[in-house]
Amino acid sequence: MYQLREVTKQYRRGKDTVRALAGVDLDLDDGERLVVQGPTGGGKSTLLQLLGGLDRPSAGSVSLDGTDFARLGEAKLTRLRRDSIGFVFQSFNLIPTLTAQENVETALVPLGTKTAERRERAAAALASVGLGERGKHLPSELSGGQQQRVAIARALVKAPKVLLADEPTGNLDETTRDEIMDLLEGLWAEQKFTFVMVTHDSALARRAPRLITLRKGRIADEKTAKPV
Ligand SMILES: Nc1ncnc2c1ncn2[C@@H]1O[C@H](COP(=O)(O)OP(=O)(O)OP(=O)(O)O)[C@@H](O)[C@H]1O
Repeated sequence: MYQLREVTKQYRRGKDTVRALAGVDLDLDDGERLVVQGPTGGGKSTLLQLLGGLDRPSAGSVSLDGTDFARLGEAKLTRLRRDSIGFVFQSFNLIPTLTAQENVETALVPLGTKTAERRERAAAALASVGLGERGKHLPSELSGGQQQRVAIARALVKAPKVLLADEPTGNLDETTRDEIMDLLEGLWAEQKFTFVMVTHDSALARRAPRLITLRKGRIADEKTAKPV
């Protein structure tokens, strides 16, 4: 589980200091699904970066399963990220010169997975996002929704403990958005990773079992859906 205590993040911008997070406390159980919403500049992406160990807090602590990220050196934090955390971004971030299959395989290269197993697992991951027949296509030959599916397969092929998604449907039309959300929710229900998603979209926020609103770097509101 994640435990965040009094997490503060400040950035220097010229002579000024910007407080992106101003004392965030958050407990997140394994397998939970949390949506983070809030106005622009509220600190959503910063929170996601800290959860992913892409950045460190200025004060306070972020720990995953009792391991405080601050106690890990750069190499250990990189390893934790590589093994346990998958990322999906608004802009897909696929490598344009690699096929869908090769893009997914790139997530397994740093784990030292052998070539044959890499092929097999990447093909299975592509099939799980409905792109079993598209492995040989380049990103430019795929629609936006299909490209995001490849990115989701790449994030999940290593079976991470955590999936972090920053506006994953931000570049997609409404129908494709709903398809991608259905897919993500289905994969979450099946694979039981901890899932944190940032969104501006109130339609998506309404679907969340747990929702926090970040405003001026603080949790301004929190809602948990009642079990049906
Ligand atoms: N690398 C950085 N350097 C300086 N300031 C930063 C940096 N990253 C974020 N900030 C500032 O921190 C604040 C919070 O930014 P953050 O991106 O976390 O907000 P957000 O809620 O994700 O916004 P958006 O919805 O627009 O993506 C903003 O004022 C932003 O300008």
